[in-house]
This record gives sequence, C-alpha cells and structure tokens, in this order.
Amino acid sequence: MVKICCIGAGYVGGPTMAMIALKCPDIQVVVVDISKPRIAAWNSDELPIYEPGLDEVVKACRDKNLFFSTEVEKHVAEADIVFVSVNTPTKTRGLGAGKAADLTYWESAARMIADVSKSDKIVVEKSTVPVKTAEAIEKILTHNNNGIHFQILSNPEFLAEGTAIEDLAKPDRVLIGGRETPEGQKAVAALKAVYAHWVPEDRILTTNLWSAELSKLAANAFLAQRISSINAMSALCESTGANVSEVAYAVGKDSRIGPKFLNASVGFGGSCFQKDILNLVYICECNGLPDVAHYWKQVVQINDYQKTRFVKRVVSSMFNTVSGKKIAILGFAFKKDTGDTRETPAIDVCHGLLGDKALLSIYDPQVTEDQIKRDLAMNKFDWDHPQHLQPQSPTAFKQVSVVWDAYEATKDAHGVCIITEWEEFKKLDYQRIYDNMQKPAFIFDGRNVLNVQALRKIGFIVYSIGKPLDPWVKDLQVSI
Ligand SMILES: NC(=O)C1=CN([C@@H]2O[C@H](COP(=O)(O)OP(=O)(O)OC[C@H]3O[C@@H](n4cnc5c(N)ncnc54)[C@H](O)[C@@H]3O)[C@@H](O)[C@H]2O)C=CC1
Ligand SMILES: O=C(O)[C@H]1O[C@H](OP(=O)(O)OP(=O)(O)OC[C@H]2O[C@@H](n3ccc(=O)[nH]c3=O)[C@H](O)[C@@H]2O)[C@H](O)[C@@H](O)[C@@H]1O
Repeated sequence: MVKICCIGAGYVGGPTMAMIALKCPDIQVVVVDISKPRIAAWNSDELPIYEPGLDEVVKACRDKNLFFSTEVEKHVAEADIVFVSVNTPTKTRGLGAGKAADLTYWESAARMIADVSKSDKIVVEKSTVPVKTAEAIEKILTHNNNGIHFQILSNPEFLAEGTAIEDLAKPDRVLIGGRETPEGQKAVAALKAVYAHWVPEDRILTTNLWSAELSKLAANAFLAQRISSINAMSALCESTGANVSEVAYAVGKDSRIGPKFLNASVGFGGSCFQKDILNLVYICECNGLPDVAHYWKQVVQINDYQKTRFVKRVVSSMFNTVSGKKIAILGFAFKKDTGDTRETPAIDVCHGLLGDKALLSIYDPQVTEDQIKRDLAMNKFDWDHPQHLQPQSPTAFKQVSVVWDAYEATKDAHGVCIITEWEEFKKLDYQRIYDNMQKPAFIFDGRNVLNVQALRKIGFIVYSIGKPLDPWVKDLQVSI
C-alpha cells in the first residue's frame, strides 16, 4: 500500500489529503502537524476549518485510510510520498521584509525529513513557494548525505476556500513539475498515478519544476489583477455615473475575457493573493526586473486604495466624522462560506473606522469573537504564522463589540457596512433594521449584494461600490 504523509494540517493540507483518501482507498494518508489542538480538532466532530462538504469527506475515510496525527517524524519516516503544506508567510524582518516569502517552516520541515528518513522518498511542494525553492530544498534534503534518495516535485494547489471540496473533486487542472531526469520523471509518474484515480488525464499537466512553481504565483497574480482592474473601474464608475456591474457584465461577455472574477468589492482578502504577489514582486526585483516588479505591485496598491476609499466614503458620508457613532460591520471573513479571516478587508476597514473613533458592532456567522479581537490586535503579516506562534489572548478593544446576530449589530447604529457577501445578509428584514437605527440611516455595501433601490425606498442612504451615487453621497466633496 502506498503511504502518503502530509506535513501541515491546514486549509490546504486537510481538505487536499481528505480528497486523496476518499478517491484512493488503496492509499494510506496521514496528515501531521505540530499543532496539537488542530490535530485534535481534525479527529473530533468539530473540524478546525469550516468548508462546505468537508465534514462528509472526512467522516467517510477518517480512521480507515485517513489519519490525523502529531507524530510527525514517525509518519514522515514511514511514507513513500511526503507532501509539505506548511505556512509560507511574508517575511516581517530582515532581507526582503514585507515582500519575500518566509521559508522558515518549509526549511525546518525539510531538515526534519532529511533527518528521519530511512528510505527513498518523493517530497512534494504543496505550499506556494518562490520559484527555485525546489533547488534549495534539494540541498537541504541531501545535506546529511546518508544514501537516501529524494525526488522533489512541485504540485501547487489551486483550490479556493469556500469551494475547496468542489475544486478538489473537479479541478480545472492538476499541475506537477519535476526534474527532467529519468528519476524525476518516474516521481512525476508516481504522483500522476495518485491523481489519475479521479482526475481525467488531460487535466493533469506536467512541466519542469520552475514552470510549476512560477505558474502558481502567476495564476494568483492574474486572478488578483482582474479584481484590482474591476475595482479601479469601480472608482471611475462612481465619478461618471456608470454602473460597475453593467460594465463587468459587458466586458465579461467577451469570450476572450470571460465573466469570472469581475465582481467589484471592498478589496480582495485571503491568505494568498497579497502574499503571493508581494513574493512575485520580490522575485522580479531580485532578478533585475524592476519594471515588471512595479507592474505587479500596482495590483496590491489598487487593493489598498480600494479599502481606504471605502472607509473614506463611510466617514465623509456621515458628516465627516464617525466619532462615537455605532457602525455595524456585517461580515468579517475574507469571503463567504469560510470562517477564515486572514488578510480580510474587514481588518483594514475596522482599523480605518476605529482610527476615526467609531464604535463597532461586528457580526459574522462563522468567525468567533476571540478571532476578531486577535485579528484587530495583530501586526501585519503575523496572522500567517502557525497558530501557536500568534498572540493567544484577545486584546480588549473598548470600541469593539462582537455580537451573534445582524439585528443586534445594527440596533441603534448610524451606519451598516457589508464586508462579506454572506447569503443571509441578502435576506435580512431591512425595514426592521431601518426602524431600529439612528437617522439618517446609512448602508455601505462593500460587496454589491443588496438591492439599492429597495433600500432607498425604505429610507436608507445607500453607497454601493461602483454604482451610481446616492444624491447625498454625490453632493459631498471627497478626495478619494
Ligand atoms: N489557504 C488556501 O486556500 C491556499 C493556500 N495555499 C498555500 O498552502 C500553504 C499552506 O496554507 P494553509 O493551509 O492555508 O496554511 P495553514 O496555516 O492553514 O496550515 C499550515 C499548517 O502547517 C503547520 N506547520 C507549520 N510548520 C510545521 C512543521 N514544521 N511541521 C508540521 N506542521 C507545521 C501549521 O501548524 C499549520 O497548521 C501556503 O503556502 C499557502 O500559500 C495554496 C493554495 C490555497
Ligand atoms: O492560493 C490560494 O490561496 C488560492 O487563492 C484564491 O482562493 P481564495 O483566496 O481562497 O478565494 P478567492 O475566491 O480567490 O477570493 C479571494 C478574494 O478575492 C475576492 N474577490 C473574488 C472574486 C471577485 O470577483 N471579486 C473579489 O473581490 C474575494 O471576496 C476574496 O476576498 C484563488 O482563487 C485560488 O485558486 C488559490 O488556490
């Protein structure tokens, strides 16, 4: 029986390995992690991450051919194929700080693999890493020269949170990069055989190592670029009276452009887009390509601009001050159908409003009070380190309360900000919300999910990203 071990039981390691176990009953899969609470949660009824459909997949194979364990070294030693799916955060200190990928966790995993291995292994980069990482990993794996052979493969993951199970079950493509030697190609074939259990052969792409590593960074950069492009247009729409949804629809109808990833928003979030683009920027700079670096950096800069612009709209609409005013924040996760808050635009919006002394009442159906308070207190980029290295006790914010109901959050509020596009926010009783708010009552829809006309009819002053401006907002002189 082929034995797979995956180091890192996070958003990628957990679901990816669960899908392999489900589709390959003839393979034993063990997911290991240094975090005891995380592994305990994977072995419990309450999984550590919220992902539609994940519970069913895990329950179908856990303790049959899928196991979660903290015995990292033992399972690595026994495995034929070792996936590494650990954090690769942005460096906060030293060379490349604020841009380069911090490979500390990857390096320590590689050193451990080298130290405990007693048989040949295929080591798979599942984490997103800078191009050429495999070369460094190869050096680490062979450092103690004990006669064990390692083949490194790059097999980046393209799943998106909230749709991970669908994405894994029917991937657009699986990408495997390997050395162009007979041994390298044998390793590529071995990994291909795993995916071939359920992925059609024409969707399994094989390339050289560097193409696979770079394709992952490129794919995220292209996706984020589309969002920044439509968000840049949203600002122009507001100035001209165009409607960004109509523009996106018209542009996306061109089959060369396509309709996906053109939803204007308060800004993209999530653990990867910003991190991976900054990493790409750094790689370009290191390769003497400052113009290319500058080009991609703009994608992140427009994203920051969009978040700042949103806060300015809120504050300027409400008589240029939100000091002492209650503002309801509906949604804190970086997108719907996940409880993940890493790099969520909600953090920047909340910081912006807190900077203007607002009183925030936050509600998200999947994010705990602890998590929200920790996120608001954390330094930039700290969120992407393993949980046990993050601040554990939430900081008390006098100006922030976290509630478990949208009606409670909006009661007596002056304004409501929609930050995450949760379905339930579309179905709220906005007449009831309006009746219980201070007047004038404002709604700022950062996701364009609400019916602007219906809200205006109730009496709200509405701002919706990239939509023709409410006369109230239009009359204000704002520099954005
Ligand atoms: N979250 C996502 O949707 C996607 C993430 N990625 C990439 O996958 C990688 C992992 O991301 P996530 O799963 O989101 O991170 P995560 O933070 O959810 O999981 C990483 C896990 O690795 C563990 N870990 C760190 N060092 C370890 C070590 N030396 N030994 C054992 N366990 C260790 C941590 O405790 C943590 O549980 C990153 O490189 C990310 O860029 C790629 C595609 C999608
Ligand atoms: O490398 C990764 O981590 C992953 O990053 C993204 O997945 P994810 O961040 O989970 O979610 P997305 O659906 O891409 O959304 C990212 C952010 O962009 C925002 N977004 C997305 C689409 C859109 O049209 N507009 C928009 O603002 C979302 O609300 C969210 O904040 C990619 O979609 C995955 O392919 C990739 O594997």
